[in-house]
Amino acid sequence: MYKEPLGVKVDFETGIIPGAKKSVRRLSDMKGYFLDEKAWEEMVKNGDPVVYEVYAVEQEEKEGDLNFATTVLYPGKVGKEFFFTKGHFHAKKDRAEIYIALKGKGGMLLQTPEGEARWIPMEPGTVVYVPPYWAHRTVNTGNEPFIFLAIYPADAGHDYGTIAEKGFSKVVIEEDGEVKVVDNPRWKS
Ligand SMILES: O=P(O)(O)OC[C@H]1O[C@H](O)[C@H](O)[C@@H](O)[C@@H]1O
Ligand SMILES: [Fe+2]
Repeated sequence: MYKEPLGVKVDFETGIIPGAKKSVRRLSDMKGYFLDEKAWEEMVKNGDPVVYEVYAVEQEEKEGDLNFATTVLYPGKVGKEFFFTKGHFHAKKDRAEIYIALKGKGGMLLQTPEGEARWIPMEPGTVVYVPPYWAHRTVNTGNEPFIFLAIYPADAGHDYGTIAEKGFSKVVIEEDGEVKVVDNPRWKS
């Protein structure tokens, strides 16, 4: 009747959670996500790098319960665009989430269903509150792995469809040696 409490030690240097379920996203798993399709294709041919890894401790999809996961988002760019996670709305759209940055440098793009976007820079110690209804994607703007912990309702689920199709209304690029958050030229609302 009662579930067993759990304490695990998250390695803040590597993001590894012992006993967690690991998933790996390579660049080839992200077809259509980056603006520069030629650069994407070249990089997939030349080694298909790992973009990010997720270590998740997940419960049954029941209201009231919580999941947590670390993400190790590697440094890199496709063309001018920094490596990012796919990004998603929650399948149950009104579920919120908390992110805690542990290592490296990056940020989060958030977006409403109408396409209004926000950019929140993240460094170790930054806590980000993702409100209900906002899609969210993290971006590594540094040159070491960007590692963070996320805590989310067990019944939130992932809805990738809209973002996979349309992306975010903003993109995060490097231009003249600077990190810039600019309008996505391919965005159509
Ligand atoms: O699911 P993605 O958009 O690829 O992001 C990668 C992961 O980031 C965080 O760890 C979230 O808590 C996970 O729920 C998510 O799966
Ligand atoms: Fe989420």
